[in-house]
Amino acid sequence: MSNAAQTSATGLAVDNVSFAYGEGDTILRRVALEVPEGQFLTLLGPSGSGKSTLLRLIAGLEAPTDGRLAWQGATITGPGIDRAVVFQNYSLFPWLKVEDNVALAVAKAHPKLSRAERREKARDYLGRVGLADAAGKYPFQLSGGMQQRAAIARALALEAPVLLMDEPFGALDPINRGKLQDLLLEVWQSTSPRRTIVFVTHDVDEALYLGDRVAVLGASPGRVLAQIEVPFERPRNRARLFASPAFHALREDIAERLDADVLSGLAAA
Ligand SMILES: Nc1ncnc2c1ncn2[C@@H]1O[C@H](COP(=O)(O)OP(=O)(O)OP(=O)(O)O)[C@@H](O)[C@H]1O
Repeated sequence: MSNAAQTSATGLAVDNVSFAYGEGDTILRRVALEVPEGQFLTLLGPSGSGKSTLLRLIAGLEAPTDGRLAWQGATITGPGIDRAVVFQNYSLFPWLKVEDNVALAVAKAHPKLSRAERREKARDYLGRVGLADAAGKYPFQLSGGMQQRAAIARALALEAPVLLMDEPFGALDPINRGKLQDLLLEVWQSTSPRRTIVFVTHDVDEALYLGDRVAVLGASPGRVLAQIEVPFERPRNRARLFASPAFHALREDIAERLDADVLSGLAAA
């Protein structure tokens, strides 16, 4: 059977993907993942396990050395309007006001709207992330947390069915990080149909709190060590969840898998 025939026609498929930058070492080896439409997948792994690289492949910013990636059965051959990306470093245009940053994304999703209509929609999105009052400001006038809210508003405004997030909250303090995690869950849960999300993190708690499923990557080369269904009901209550024995058991299970991978890497070195 060919690779193409093995990938499911709906959702996101990463079909035995291997990857090296140029002539360099293998970064990812035979990574196979399927993300059904509407699922929230977290990609968890140590630094250097290739999480960002895998996200870049899904975004179409890199091409696999081997294997195939597909969305809704169609091979991913480059960036597309069906996939929006949020990076850690906020990625807003510094010379544009926050509102115009978002309006630009609105224009991509709705090219026929008038300027006034784009602005209105942009304000709607900013309102959803609690930034209605910051619409007229420039990115440099906002805190890191506010800039990341704006980046999320911009990604949402693209109305792409797939949202790819590369450690989007990694630079934030724990309180803002928690707030934005909740905001993301709220927006995702209230959008119909739900977006398909792939969220990169190296934080086990974040992976478990957010995800329907956690794909655990090991390093050297990056590969999938385990895929773990997260059984906790939604909406999730952070305090209750973090205090529950089931959460701790799952957390420990993942930490052990990651430790074992690091130890086997050291033994092999
Ligand atoms: N543009 C590039 N050219 C060559 N090698 C690269 C490039 N980008 C990343 N790498 C290498 O690929 C490997 C995986 O990097 P990647 O950023 O995907 O890992 P990661 O799991 O996201 O790490 P982190 O959690 O530290 O961000 C690393 O060894 C890195 O040095």
